[in-house]
Amino acid sequence: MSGNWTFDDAAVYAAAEYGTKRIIGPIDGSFEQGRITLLVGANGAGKSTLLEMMAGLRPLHSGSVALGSSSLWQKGKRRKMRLDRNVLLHTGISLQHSESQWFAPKVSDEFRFSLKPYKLPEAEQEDRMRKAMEATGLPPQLTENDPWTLSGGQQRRLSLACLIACQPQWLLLDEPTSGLDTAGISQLLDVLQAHREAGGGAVISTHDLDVLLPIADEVAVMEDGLLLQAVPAAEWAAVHASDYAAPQALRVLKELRHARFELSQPDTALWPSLSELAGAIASQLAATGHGELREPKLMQKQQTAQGADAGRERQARSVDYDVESPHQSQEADKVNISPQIGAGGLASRFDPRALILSYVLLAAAVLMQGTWPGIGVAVVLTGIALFPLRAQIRPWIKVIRAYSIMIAAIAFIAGIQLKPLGFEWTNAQFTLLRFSGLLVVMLLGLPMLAMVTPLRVQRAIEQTFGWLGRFKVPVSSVALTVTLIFRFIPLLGSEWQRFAAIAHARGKATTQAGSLPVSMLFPVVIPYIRSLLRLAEQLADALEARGIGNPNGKPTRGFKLRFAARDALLMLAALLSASLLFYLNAVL
Ligand SMILES: Nc1ncnc2c1ncn2[C@@H]1O[C@H](COP(=O)(O)OP(=O)(O)OP(=O)(O)O)[C@@H](O)[C@H]1O
Repeated sequence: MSGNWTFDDAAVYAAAEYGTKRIIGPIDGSFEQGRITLLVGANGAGKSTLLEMMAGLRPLHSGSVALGSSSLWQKGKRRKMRLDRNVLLHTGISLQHSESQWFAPKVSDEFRFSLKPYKLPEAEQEDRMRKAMEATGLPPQLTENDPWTLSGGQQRRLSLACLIACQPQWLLLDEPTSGLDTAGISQLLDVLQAHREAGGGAVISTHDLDVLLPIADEVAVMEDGLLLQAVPAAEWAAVHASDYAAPQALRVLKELRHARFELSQPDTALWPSLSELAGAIASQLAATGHGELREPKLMQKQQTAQGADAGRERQARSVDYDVESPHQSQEADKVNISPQIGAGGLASRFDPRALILSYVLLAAAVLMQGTWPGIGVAVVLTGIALFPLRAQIRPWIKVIRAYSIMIAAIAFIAGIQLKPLGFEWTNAQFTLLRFSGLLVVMLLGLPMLAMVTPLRVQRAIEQTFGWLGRFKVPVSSVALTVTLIFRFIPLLGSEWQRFAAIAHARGKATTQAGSLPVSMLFPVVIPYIRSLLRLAEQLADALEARGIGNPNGKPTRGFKLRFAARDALLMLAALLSASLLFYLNAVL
């Protein structure tokens, strides 16, 4: 398979507090095979998301993406969208934090993990591993090492090595120079040039133009989630030579020319490397004597030159990058925005003590229900309470579905009678009732994860029980533990998603990015747990550094919780609901 990437109105959306929001798109255009395209733009412009979309890690909200004549997303069985395996096999992505992605106990196994989807003979795998390690400057003796024990830069190199061992037609690299030393950078450039010479293409998101612009063919700018038309690198450099983001050598060269410092054009390109520039300056000074470049003159010229440049650039930009403003597409975005209340907003509105007490009261009342009408009323009350928070429930739909199936299976097993063989509905019903109550309690608790922030819980504990400190009760330590647990719960999900995305990309899974095939679960679990342990350690260090958990230190406190009228109303509503449930339990 070979060909260009083409985008037709492609857009990626993500869940947001108020429904969904546009992350990138609509994107039209193409990336050409055999060329290196740099993706530049401000932080948050959408570069990483675009690369992830091309690798199938972000489902398309609308439009289409194709490599050559193959669409990235195809309709599979039961009309479910699946990724085209062939496209994935010809595409290799290195995510922004491509280090810390390891699944295997040894470096060599990491290569095997990446090469598995290609089903190559063992000898071919060995050969590719050796060549990739050589190309990225990794010593062969590292093959038996644990990847986690490599230095940050070595892990970066390993990530690139695993990628090029697969010999994909396209390389999608997110900030590939970060963390690399000078030797690593020059090896990266060699790898990219060899890849292009072999007919491959690359799209590289970067802020490091000093290093990458000299080898680029094109530059494509991302702005507010939109992809502006790619322009030849030379053209981009001519327009942006004075930008703060332009390579230093280019900026210096331009300033010197404005200062009328005659400098012969270095042979290589429009943008010399810093060493080429230094060489050219040195030879010019040697030829003309040292009196040509006088600082006051240079300063004066610079200022006038900058004014003129700014005008020229504005003009050039308006010609080159005349695209639809992101604001124009806001009308379309509104269609997806439903009036749901964001838990983020509510979190700062309610006192965590009111939330927790209300939850405990309702949970107790729900768990007491021993009849179906009682559970039914609990479901209705829960539905009313959760309706404004449905955006927070949506990411959990799959878990809820899986739990419901599990309940049905357990109830069925509970109903099976062996002697004589039959089915006892009363037993099944009792189990179903108990587990349904638990499901309702779980549903009630889900938005709490977002509504009760760890810092507010910690403040609640300290404010409510701080007086116990006088009796040597370790309130701060308890607060630290609870804060850690609360901070950790959302991390469990986000860290899992990160590992699942990496496994998905490296394993060339064709399912939607959120759902990892069962065969890939095992390799992900161990590194996931290891990563969580590391995160827990970092979190504890960070909290302790702020004085939390130290009974003698003064923790940093930014706010004080106040019990307001709305908290009282919340508790009143919970009390009335719980009373109704208690009453039903008594009379039914
Ligand atoms: N799953 C998500 N949910 C909500 N917002 C998201 C999600 N993914 C990305 N975003 C937002 O989309 C925007 C684009 O993010 P992206 O990482 O693609 O930017 P970037 O151009 O790569 O930035 P940088 O140069 O800092 O790496 C950011 O504002 C980010 O917060």
